[in-house]
Amino acid sequence: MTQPYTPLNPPQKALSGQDKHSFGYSTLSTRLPVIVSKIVDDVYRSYHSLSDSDPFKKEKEQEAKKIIELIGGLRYELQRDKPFRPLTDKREDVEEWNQALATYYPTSSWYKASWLFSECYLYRRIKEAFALTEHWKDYDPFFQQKRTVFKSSQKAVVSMAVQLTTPVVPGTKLSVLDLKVQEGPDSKGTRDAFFEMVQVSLWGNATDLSLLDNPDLEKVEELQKRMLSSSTSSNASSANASPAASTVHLDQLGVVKNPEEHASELEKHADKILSNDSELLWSKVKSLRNGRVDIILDNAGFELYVDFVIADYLIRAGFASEIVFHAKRIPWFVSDVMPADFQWTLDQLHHPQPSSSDSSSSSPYFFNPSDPIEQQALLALGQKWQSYVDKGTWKIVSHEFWTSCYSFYHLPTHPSTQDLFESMRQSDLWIFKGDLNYRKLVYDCKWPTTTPFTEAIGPLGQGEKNEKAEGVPTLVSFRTCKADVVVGLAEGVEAKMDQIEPNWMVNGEYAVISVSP
Ligand SMILES: O=P(O)(O)OC[C@H]1O[C@](O)(CO)[C@@H](O)[C@@H]1O
Repeated sequence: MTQPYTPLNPPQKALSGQDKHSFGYSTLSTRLPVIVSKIVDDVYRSYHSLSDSDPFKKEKEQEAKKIIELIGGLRYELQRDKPFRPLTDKREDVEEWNQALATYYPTSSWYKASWLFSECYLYRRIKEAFALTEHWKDYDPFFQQKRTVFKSSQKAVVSMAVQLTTPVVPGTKLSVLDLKVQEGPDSKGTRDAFFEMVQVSLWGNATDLSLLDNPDLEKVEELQKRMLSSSTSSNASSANASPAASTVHLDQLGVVKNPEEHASELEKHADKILSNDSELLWSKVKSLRNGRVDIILDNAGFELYVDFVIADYLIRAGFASEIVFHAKRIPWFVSDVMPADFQWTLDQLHHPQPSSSDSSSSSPYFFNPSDPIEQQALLALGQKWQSYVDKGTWKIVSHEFWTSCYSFYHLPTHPSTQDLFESMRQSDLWIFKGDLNYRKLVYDCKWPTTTPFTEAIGPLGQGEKNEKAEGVPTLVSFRTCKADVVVGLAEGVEAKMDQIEPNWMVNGEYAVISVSP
């Protein structure tokens, strides 16, 4: 079956910077130049901190200046809507990218092409500047930002670590989560924990760097309060733990205050989920036993941490025995996960820091909770999750397709995705995280908001006008809305939201949980 749609022939009108009222226009004209400027600043700081003892200091400085010149030139191109040009590095995806440019956009430019193409092309051009060097080719200009936001997430990270590992029943190793799932996949505890995990996974996407251009750490903490409430509210009411035991233990940690209050915190945000297919998702998940679940990742840092949390839940509940995490091969959309970020995040939980790092902290660890129980919870969680990786229960993979210009409509049929698609067909459930993945699922088009999700995802779903490609399993998108495209809404929701909050589609305050069975 050939794919009838192409970037020049999308299923609906493609979002584009040509529309001055679009989020694509403001992203291209305002937000991306800021992101580009921050990369220049980061490279400048990096090369100015090179040690004099570095034998390659001179070469690194020369190369850094070339990177800054190339990246600075991007800002100029964006601001003047200069024509696209072919990529000049030697990465394995360069032919594919230049083929797409020549086929779809031979005479186009940043504001004339689709927003999706232009924004993906921008990040690929950023990679080109580093790929053309010897000493900076694997450098991640976003790593410091990823690190900062993760560091500032300590409160929520520790709180969840305690729920997942701290024994709450004297004489046992059972944590609150263990207790909830110990009655088996069909139990109320397992079901309750599932719905909490879905909220945690969804709102973890809200603390995203690319929207928080200057990571406002108060905002990060405020956003994470949602997860804090969801994970603690379930604990206090956990079916099997003696409330006294769990509350006493967790209370000692100052984690569980008043479950009702935390629950209301969660309810406060439930109405921000504009389309919620959680029940439909549960009807699929609850039938899985020792299945395979693929998580197409989004952001590093705290969002990746909560991806680990839901992955751990799926294993402990017996729904999955294999989780395949899909990362990006190049720095992407500021904070997307690369394989190095995956391992780094695990390491921060339980590996002592190299002496050179954060000297301000007395603790040898990345996180430095005062309470030894909390420190122990982080160590135990890091060791547990590392053992999943060592045993092959958790696998981290990457493919060039995820950093291509293509919508996911092309996953089943594109020549260079056959290896990826053949592997993913073995999966029982695909979990897509975040806004960019959502945009690529729906071809980043201006669909009517009432279009069924299963229709808007083309060959990945079964709709009245579209046929699901052979081998595509159930899929779900956990997405906070950060782009002016959304589908699957009931009649009237768009009009109501336009009344309440004009920026509701793009401000990251609202979300959808969309399932294709
Ligand atoms: O990290 P996420 O959730 O994919 O968000 C990335 C999104 O942020 C933006 O850059 C603007 O907010 C979008 O263009 C992009 O889809």
